[in-house]
Amino acid sequence: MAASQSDTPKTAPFVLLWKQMRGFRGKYAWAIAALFLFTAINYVAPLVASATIDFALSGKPDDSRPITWIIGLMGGADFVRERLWFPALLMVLLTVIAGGFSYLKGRFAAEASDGIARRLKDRLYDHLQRLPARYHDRAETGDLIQRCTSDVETLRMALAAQVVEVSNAVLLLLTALPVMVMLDGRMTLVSFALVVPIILFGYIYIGKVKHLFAEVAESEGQVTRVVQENLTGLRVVRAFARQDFEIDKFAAPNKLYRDRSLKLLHLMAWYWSASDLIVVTQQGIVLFTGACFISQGSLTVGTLFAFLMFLNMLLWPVRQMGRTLTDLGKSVVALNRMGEILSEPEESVPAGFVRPSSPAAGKIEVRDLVFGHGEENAAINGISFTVEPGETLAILGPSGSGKSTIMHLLLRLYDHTSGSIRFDGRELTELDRQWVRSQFSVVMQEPFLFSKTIGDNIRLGRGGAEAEQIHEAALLADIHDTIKGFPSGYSTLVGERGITLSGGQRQRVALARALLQDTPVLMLDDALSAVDAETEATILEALRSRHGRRTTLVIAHRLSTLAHADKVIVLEKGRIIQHGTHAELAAREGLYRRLWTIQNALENEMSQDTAP
Ligand SMILES: Nc1ncnc2c1ncn2[C@@H]1O[C@H](COP(=O)(O)OP(=O)(O)OP(=O)(O)O)[C@@H](O)[C@H]1O
Repeated sequence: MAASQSDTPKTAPFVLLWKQMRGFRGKYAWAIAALFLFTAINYVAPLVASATIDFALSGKPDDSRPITWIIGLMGGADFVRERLWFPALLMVLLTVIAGGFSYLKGRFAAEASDGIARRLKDRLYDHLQRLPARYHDRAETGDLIQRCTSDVETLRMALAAQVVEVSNAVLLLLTALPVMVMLDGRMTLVSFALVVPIILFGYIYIGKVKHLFAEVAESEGQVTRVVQENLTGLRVVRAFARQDFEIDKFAAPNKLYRDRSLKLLHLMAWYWSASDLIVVTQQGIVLFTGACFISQGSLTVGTLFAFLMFLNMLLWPVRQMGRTLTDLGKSVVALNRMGEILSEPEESVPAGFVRPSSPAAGKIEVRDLVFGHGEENAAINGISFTVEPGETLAILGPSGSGKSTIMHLLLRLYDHTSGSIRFDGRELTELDRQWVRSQFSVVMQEPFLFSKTIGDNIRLGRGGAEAEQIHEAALLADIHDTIKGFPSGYSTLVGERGITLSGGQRQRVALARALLQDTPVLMLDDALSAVDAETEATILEALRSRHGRRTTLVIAHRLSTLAHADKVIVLEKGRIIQHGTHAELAAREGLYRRLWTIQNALENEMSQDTAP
């Protein structure tokens, strides 16, 4: 299920954006101020040109106020007529100053948008860390990556350009209008003749393409998802010779993405050409009407020139409206997608939860525990057991019987439906979740190592651990000699940028990490399944030396791993069907004895086969 299909109410996109803009709104204010000054200077330039044409060149001055005001400021008509270089120099100077303000606008806007994008990425990443395991079970990694990277980028680009552009358009319109009216009321009306139709046209366009933005973003997410899944499972794909199938599987979402993008691009191209046509028509109307007025003697060449320059400035944002609407449309979609993640509730923190100041003793009492991942099929169905501090509990059972689920419930990755789990005498749900987790060290069924050095991977168990402590943990996990055998020892990089460890080596590094953590409870979820029997025996021997000091929960299919546990429980379909010590269970009829007999027979057979 995609992360987008959540039932959680979403944060309205602009509310989310407004909140994220906190601390950057000042920068936007500066950017808009710089833009305002840039615009103001750009008004003066046409007026300088117009005044020069009318007073100094054509000799038919317009007595409208802005023009006479400007010519007065330039030292009067005679002064300008004798020194034509002066208005030219003034226009160059004004352009240079305007360039400076334009730079400042760009800089402030970029600083603000980059800051907001960074904050959003941090927030999304932070929030994803705090979402419950249930959310991550149904969310698709590729889709989440897309939301945290390219959606944020879409928004950043829009924020860098469009917030300021839109403010600019509004400012231009509000300030140009009075100046234009003062110059010539009739020409002002003519200049705005097509602005209303073009805005209407833009409105209709955005209505048509809005859903396409969401579709394009969704198909981009699908493409990312397929690539991510394929790269993660590359070995499986190769091993099953499924490359052709995977290539075909990729082709469909890739084609869909291309088709949708093309559809959007066609619409955009159509819009832009049509709006360009309207803009050019508008310029033609102004030029034609202006020429008529000039021939009637009711307009000067200078004023027409000023109007054409104003029109150019005003029509620029109108021409850009397509782009602005496109960017804003995409941003709203991106904001909605981010909002969906941010609206997901984090792992609950009960009011008045307890966070003990000392480490736990490690007593675990489970009573009538029930839990299911969905409505039907309880994964755990009325389980009860007790593990005293320092004891080792072994959990055995067929695949899917609920063994890992017990560990997940103890870690509070999920909350149980009914029954109780008491940890050191307190209800687990009353305890601070982070504290509970800090009392457990876990080796998961499929241990994950980060793309760091082996030493750093082990150190993850305890931040400030010294080299000796790391070596000690690695010795216990019987991986020290192997690590020493690598050319860079503990500094060997693991993963994509370094060496690939074998399954058994990975399990042992993960075990060293858990042992270094040295918490009151150690949980091993089939943690030695990829380790050979001899190495396993060495590790178990080392772990036995800790017996009595730390509570240990072991899940394993190999009974030799479980034989030394203080207690064994056997699960089937979420229920305990047998419990006791190894000796008791091996002597009693049931699943445990059947498995014990089969495994013993296999071992005997193998030892006979390999005997000289
Ligand atoms: N995240 C999940 N969402 C839905 N169902 C799940 C999830 N995790 C486990 N299950 C289901 O819960 C049941 C118990 O799973 P669990 O992983 O606890 O089994 P297990 O005994 O550890 O199996 P194995 O020995 O194969 O690891 C199974 O039916 C499994 O399909």
